[in-house]
Amino acid sequence: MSANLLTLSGVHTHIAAYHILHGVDLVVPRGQLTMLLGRNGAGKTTTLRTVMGLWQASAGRITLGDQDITRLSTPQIASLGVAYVPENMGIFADLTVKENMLLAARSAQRASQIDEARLQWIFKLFPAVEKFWNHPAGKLSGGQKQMLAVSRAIVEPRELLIVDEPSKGLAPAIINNMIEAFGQLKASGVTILLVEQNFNFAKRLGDRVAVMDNGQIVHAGAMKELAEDESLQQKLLGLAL
Ligand SMILES: Nc1ncnc2c1ncn2[C@@H]1O[C@H](COP(=O)(O)OP(=O)(O)OP(=O)(O)O)[C@@H](O)[C@H]1O
Repeated sequence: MSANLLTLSGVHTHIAAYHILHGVDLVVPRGQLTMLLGRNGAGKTTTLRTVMGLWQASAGRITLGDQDITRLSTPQIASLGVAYVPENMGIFADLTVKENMLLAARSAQRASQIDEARLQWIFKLFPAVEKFWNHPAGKLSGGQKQMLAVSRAIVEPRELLIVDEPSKGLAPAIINNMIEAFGQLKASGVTILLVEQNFNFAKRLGDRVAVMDNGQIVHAGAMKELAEDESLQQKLLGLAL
């Protein structure tokens, strides 16, 4: 079994006439949390969408474990145990929290068919999901919506969880809850890939980090190394010291 759950090798993606990814090389080690950082427009979301088969790679190779997934469809990739939470979270605002969870649990017709132990585990991770179970999802706060979105992604067992900007627009107290929940998810054995803009959030949670610029990975290594090197942060992320 390879140590890396997800590997991108020389991945190029074109969107219509635009060449967006220019040979992305990225590894996501099994059981770890990898942060994908980079300025706006660097290609982070395009990378996630290409992994999920929502954009087709025009060159290069993407593997999940030992399986080549480069040409698979999004449902096929999802069925291999990959969950993706897009930046807009993909929640149905007019449906209740419960209905949103049911739609995500493909095998369940009724709430009682969602695995009970798993549901209780999700309620512990994200108490708001239980508290607002019968409320319309559109009425939740931004942080609660993000928690619902991640809960939907993990309603069935997953090997790889991919989340685009989970901390976006969240208050510091909610960010702390998120950090706690992702830490517990990782402890349960899920491999996680997060896109982030918030370096303070990223450095508290990431084991590994990859930084993108202009459609390529320009740095990859241990998060600790980047967190302790302010001049490298300045160089890669343009962070104010
Ligand atoms: N549908 C599209 N059509 C044309 N260009 C696109 C499309 N989607 C993205 N792009 C372009 O691709 C580049 C990378 O975008 P992407 O969303 O992957 O960046 P990002 O690193 O996720 O940034 P952000 O944090 O702003 O979302 C940008 O220049 C963007 O304008």
